[in-house]
Amino acid sequence: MITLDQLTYAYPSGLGLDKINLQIKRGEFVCFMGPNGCGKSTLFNILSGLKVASSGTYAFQQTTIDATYLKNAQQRQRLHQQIGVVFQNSDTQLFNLTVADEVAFGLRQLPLAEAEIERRVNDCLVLTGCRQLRERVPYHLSGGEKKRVALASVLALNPDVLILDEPLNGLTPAAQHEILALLTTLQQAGKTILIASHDYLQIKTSAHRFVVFNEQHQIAYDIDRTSLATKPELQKELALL
Ligand SMILES: Nc1ncnc2c1ncn2[C@@H]1O[C@H](COP(=O)(O)OP(=O)(O)OP(=O)(O)O)[C@@H](O)[C@H]1O
Repeated sequence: MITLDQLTYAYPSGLGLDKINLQIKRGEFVCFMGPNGCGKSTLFNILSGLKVASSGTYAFQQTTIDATYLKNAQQRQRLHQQIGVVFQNSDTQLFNLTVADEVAFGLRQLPLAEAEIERRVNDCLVLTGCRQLRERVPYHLSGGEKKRVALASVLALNPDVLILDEPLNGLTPAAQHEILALLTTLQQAGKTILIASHDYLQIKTSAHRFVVFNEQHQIAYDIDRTSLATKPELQKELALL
C-alpha cells in the first residue's frame, strides 16, 4: 500500500530522513519510534502529502506521490481523504466554533448531502466518545478531548490510512487506553494505522510492527511484535526512548 524507496528529506539545516526504504501493507498497525528529531513527523508529512521528498520515491497504492502529483488539487484532495492525520498539536487542527462543525468541516468540502454529513458527524462523535462535546468550542476543550475531536474529524472522511503523531502525549492512562482500544477496533475494521510514540510500554500490545529510527534519520530496526518479544534487550532500549 505504501512503498518508500531510498527516500531522503533535507531541511536547509540538515537531514530529516536519510535513504528510507519501507513497505507497509494495508491493515498493518505500525508504531514509529526513535529519539527526538529522528524524523518521524517528517515522514508523516511526506506520507500525507504535506512535504515532498528531496530524493527517492514514495508510492501510495502504486501511484507515485511527488510534486507533480500534488500540484493537481483534485489528486491532492483525494490523497488527503485517503490518508488522515492527527497532528501532534491538536490546536493546529481545530479551528471551528463548535465540535460538530469541526467534524463536519472536511465533509462539507465534498459533494455530500447535509443529511449524510449529519449522519457521519454523529457516527464519528459516538465512536470517539465525543457526543456530549458536540456544541462545545474546540479551543476550550482539555488536551485529551481535543485529541479525540481531532480524531473524529479525521475519521469523518473515512480514510484508508490513519496517521497519529504522538496521540498519547499528555493523556491520562485511561484516555490513552481508550484511544488505543479505538485504534485496534479501526485496524480490525481494515484501516492501516501508523502511529508515532515514545511510550513503548503503553503501545507494545497494540502495534504489530515497530519501526525504530536512529539519530542519523535512518531506520535502525524494523521488527514485528512476535520477534520483538524474543529480544528483551531491544525491548529495554525501546522503553527508554
Ligand atoms: N521546519 C524545520 N526546519 C528545519 N529543520 C527541521 C524542521 N522540522 C524538523 N526539522 C529537523 O528535522 C529533523 C527531524 O525532525 P522531526 O520533527 O521529523 O523529528 P521527530 O522524530 O518527529 O521528533 P520528535 O520525536 O521530537 O517529535 C530534526 O533534526 C529537526 O530538527
